[in-house]
Formats: sequence, C-alpha cells, structure tokens
Amino acid sequence: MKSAIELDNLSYHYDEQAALFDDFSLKIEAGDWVALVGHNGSGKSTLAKLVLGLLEASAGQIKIFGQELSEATLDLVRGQIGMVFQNPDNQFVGATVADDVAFGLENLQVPSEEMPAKIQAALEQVGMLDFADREPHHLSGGQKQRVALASVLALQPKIIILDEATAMLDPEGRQAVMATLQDLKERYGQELTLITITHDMDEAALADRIVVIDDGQLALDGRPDEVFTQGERLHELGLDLPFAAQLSQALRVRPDHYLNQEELVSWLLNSSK
Ligand SMILES: Nc1ncnc2c1ncn2[C@@H]1O[C@H](COP(=O)(O)OP(=O)(O)OP(=O)(O)O)[C@@H](O)[C@H]1O
Repeated sequence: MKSAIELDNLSYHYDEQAALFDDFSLKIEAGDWVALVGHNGSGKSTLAKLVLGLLEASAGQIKIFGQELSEATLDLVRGQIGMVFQNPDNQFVGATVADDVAFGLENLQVPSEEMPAKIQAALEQVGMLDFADREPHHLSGGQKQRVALASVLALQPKIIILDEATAMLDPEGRQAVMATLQDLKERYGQELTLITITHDMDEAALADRIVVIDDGQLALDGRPDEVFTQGERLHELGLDLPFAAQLSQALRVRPDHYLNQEELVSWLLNSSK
C-alpha cells in the first residue's frame, strides 16, 4: 500500500534565512493518526504548508498516495487533503452552519440536489446537526471547530491536517474536538489519515504515532508509549509529558513504562484497595 504522505530529502528555507529543513525525510502511512509536535518555531506549520503545496521545497520530493506534488498535480493533491486551522473565527464564509458546509461543495460543483444529504451527513459526523441553521459566529469555540471539521469532511478528504485546531479552545471545547476525532478514526479506520499538530501532549497521547520536530530535524518518532518513556529527552526538546505520565512518574509507578490515563486510574484504584 502506498504511504499517505512521503517526504523525501526535503529542503526548505524562508527568503534569506538559513535552511529550516535540510534533507528531511518522513513517511506517514495511510490510516495512521500522527501527532506532529515540537517547540514554537520548530517547523510544524511549515511542513504542513509544504505538503499542501502552499510553499515550494527547494529540493526533494513530496508524494501524496504515491503521486508527486508538482504544479500539474497540485489541485488533485489538495483535493485529497483537508485542513483545519487554529482560529475558529477565521474559517467561516456562510451565514449559517449549513451554508458554511455547502460552500466547499459548491466550489466542487456538487449538484444542488445532492447537497442536503452531504451537509447532513457531515454535520451528523461531528455531532452538529442540530445547529445547521445557527449562525456560525454564535457558536462556542469547540462547536466552531467541529463545524470547520464538518466543512472539510463533506469534501471527503483522505487526509485531514489539524494545525493547532484546539489551541484557542477551553478544556470542554478541546475535549469535544478530540472526542470527535476519535469517533472519526473509528468510523473511517484505514480510509482516513489524521495529522494533528499540537503542543498539548495529552492530545498527542491519543495518536498512533508521535513525531517530534526540533528546528527542522526529526528528533523523536514512535508510538506514544515509546516517546513518553523518554521524559528527559522531551524536556530537552522543550516539551512536557502528558499529565498521566507526569503523575505516574511522581508516584513512581513503573518508571520505565508509560501509563496512559486509564491505566493510571486503574493502578490507583487497585493500590487503594
Ligand atoms: N512567512 C515566514 N517568513 C519567514 N520566516 C518564517 C515564516 N513563517 C515561519 N517562519 C519561521 O520558520 C520557523 C518555523 O516556523 P513554523 O511556523 O513552521 O513553526 P511551528 O513549529 O509551526 O511553530 P508554532 O508552534 O509556534 O506554531 C520559525 O523560525 C519561524 O519564525
């Protein structure tokens, strides 16, 4: 099976600046949920923009499902990738939630009789169907991001990139967006590749794989349990451990083993019996 995203020996630098990426390679397999983490300015958003063809690499290749990204394939490649950004308020064009989801479909010239079903399906998948006739600007931050996700889902992308999509949300909104992503992964399985760019390690813990970038270099790469047993290295990279891992370390529960929240709760319940 072809990788969803393959970056081969990529180089990129902004204007007169030194190279941000120099001979950078990374493969993301279809159906994976990858959390891309790293301190401020490490290159995460730049990487997303390169993948979308919004920036052009000075050397190397980008392949999306085996298709090389070039001027000729740009539209095709972009059609397979949906993007949700940080600021929920900058993503709305429609007067109502339904209009907003319709906008992308209109751009794709989807016949008008097919639209209501597609809009309904997309809003249902993010739990926002009851809000179809509301004005987007009157929703909470978490609801706005779920609508932004519905607008992307309606276009049936194979890859969705969320660039710090929960950074401006309160804990409840963040939780709702993450639960929606978990539902989507369950629903679509191998058909959907998710990339979440985040500073929140509790969010990163939900992914199948965590890729840590440090000044354009691949610093760590592995499953959450592999990455979170390297607390000191993460600290050097300007990152924290998830809360459950911090607590289990403080309690000295299996120091060489990463416990997720459920495992920690079960350990605490057992040890108090
Ligand atoms: N348009 C630009 N022009 C010049 N330099 C830029 C531009 N955009 C980003 N940079 C620089 O490139 C580097 C990587 O930025 P990027 O936004 O990719 O990092 P990031 O990991 O997404 O950061 P953050 O976590 O703060 O969002 C930073 O040093 C940044 O200052």
